[in-house]
Amino acid sequence: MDLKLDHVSHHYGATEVLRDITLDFPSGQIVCIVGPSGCGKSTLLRMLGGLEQPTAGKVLQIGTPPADCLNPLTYIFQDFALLPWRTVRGNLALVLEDHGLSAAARDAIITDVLARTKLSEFADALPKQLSGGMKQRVAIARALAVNPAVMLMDEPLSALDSQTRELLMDDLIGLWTRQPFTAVYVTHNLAEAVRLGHKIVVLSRRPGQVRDIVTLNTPLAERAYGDAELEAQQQHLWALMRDEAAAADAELLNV
Ligand SMILES: Nc1ncnc2c1ncn2[C@@H]1O[C@H](COP(=O)(O)OP(=O)(O)OP(=O)(O)O)[C@@H](O)[C@H]1O
Repeated sequence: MDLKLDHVSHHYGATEVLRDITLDFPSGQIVCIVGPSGCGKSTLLRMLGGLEQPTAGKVLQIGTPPADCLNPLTYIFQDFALLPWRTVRGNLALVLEDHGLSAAARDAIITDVLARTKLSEFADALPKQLSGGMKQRVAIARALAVNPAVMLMDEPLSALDSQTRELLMDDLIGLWTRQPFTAVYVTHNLAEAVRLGHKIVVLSRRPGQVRDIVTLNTPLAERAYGDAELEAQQQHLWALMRDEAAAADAELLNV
């Protein structure tokens, strides 16, 4: 299933947040959204997830979700959003309830996603026993468990230290390479965008408009840490964003 924004604009009261955004989110690709603080990235993600309706324009779902998809649009948040009193397995089981699956089918899904996210040994751990990186792997496993058509990822690595971020980027690349998934990935971090994005959408400061779309053709599995070409892409993105980011920062300070 593809997602599309068709001339989407949005206001909160008198504040114009997004202006005339037309974007395609093709199946099997990771599309990163970058842009200065407050330019409407999270708002755009909420629109894609159907949590908010745009003031103008349309959000389109084109095609059908995979046959065994339990939840077409699934979020992954910065703060993991795990239930602290449930084990890893219990957190995964939660999203499989109320879908009419047999216990054996639920167990099979949980076993599969635990293995894919290298969490099999931690099935009985509670969130408080896990590092931040592990918690986010549980959140990724929970999203994968429902076999979503599209994962909506809102700064999923930004609460983690830089080494853990690198490890999780490697994990995401491994997961995608073994079984491509579709994701919209909002981030402030240009290094993440060039490692993970097939396409990187650069938004202007608020009201967010599409400033540029950068397509990266290097396969994800070949994008190594410190790669010179990625570094150049990152600098190109920063050149596009620098002035807008500075202006957005100054604006926030004056609020
Ligand atoms: N529910 C809301 N009601 C009113 N204003 C809102 C609401 N949600 C967001 N805003 C405002 O809309 C603008 C865009 O917010 P949004 O969180 O989408 O931006 P962002 O690009 O994700 O920001 P950041 O990079 O800081 O996370 C901001 O000025 C924010 O204060």
